[in-house]
Amino acid sequence: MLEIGKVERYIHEKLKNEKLHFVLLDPDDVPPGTAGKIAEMSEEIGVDAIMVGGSTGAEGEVLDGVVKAIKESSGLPVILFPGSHGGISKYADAIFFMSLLNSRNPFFITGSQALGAFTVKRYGIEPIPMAYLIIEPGETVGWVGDAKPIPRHKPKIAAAYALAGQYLGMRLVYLEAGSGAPQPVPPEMIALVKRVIDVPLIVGGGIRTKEQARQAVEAGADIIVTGTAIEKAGSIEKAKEKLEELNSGVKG
Ligand SMILES: CC(C)=CCC/C(C)=C/CC/C(C)=C/CC/C(C)=C/COP(=O)(O)OP(=O)(O)O
Ligand SMILES: O=P(O)(O)OC[C@@H](O)CO
Ligand SMILES: [Mg+2]
Repeated sequence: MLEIGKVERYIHEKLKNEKLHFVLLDPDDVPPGTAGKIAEMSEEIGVDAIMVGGSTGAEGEVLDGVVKAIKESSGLPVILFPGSHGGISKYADAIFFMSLLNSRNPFFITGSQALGAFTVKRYGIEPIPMAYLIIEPGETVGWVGDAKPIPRHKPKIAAAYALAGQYLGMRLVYLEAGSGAPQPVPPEMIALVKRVIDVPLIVGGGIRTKEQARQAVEAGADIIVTGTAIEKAGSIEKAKEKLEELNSGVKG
């Protein structure tokens, strides 16, 4: 029988009391030592999980090294955020088993998932089915994932895809503006999607300030993902300040 896994239950339990903040680390940009330090600080500050992935180069030994370092230095759940079936590490707790619903290429909708399914089963990683939607501008992931990015001023299209994802059985919806996007997903779009779906809503891409994190949460996001702002902070001390700032925006 299908059972909801530990990480997904943890997410649902926490969401009863607060909004969540997940930090994304890209193994292509962050070496294991730094990833470990950021994970340790994240746990101290009250971040809820670490996501690991990237659209390019986040595979094999590089990926394993970063996941191991995070597991060794913090007790936070590590959730894979794969760019393809190559982005699977046996050291992770869970994987966002995501389908890029607005891709033009079936590889990103079901193909890569089929190629990765047995690996996830063999390693015993918890799969969390997720609808992944690329919103303009979409940045690298929009290009790599061959997306037809949803126009920023068309919240109804995002809501229709999100609801379709839920009806297909996906238990999370992720609105993605693209890592490093100049502007995050518009609050009007977050609000409409949230009104339509019943599963938790994740929002990421271009969230760099406390105000932007707060605005996304106030619009209806349940989980905020931040990556670039922390990765590009410049030093470990500055990364810590940024983590604190963004976390306080999420937690309110
Ligand atoms: C579930 C399995 C096995 C595969 C799913 C594969 C899918 C659908 C991927 C979606 C398309 C894609 C390329 C997603 C990447 C997601 C991601 C890790 C984004 C953040 O990475 P960036 O920070 O943009 O990466 P770069 O730093 O490489 O630009
Ligand atoms: O790197 P940033 O812009 O914070 O984006 C996080 C995440 O949504 C990217 O997939
Ligand atoms: Mg990146």
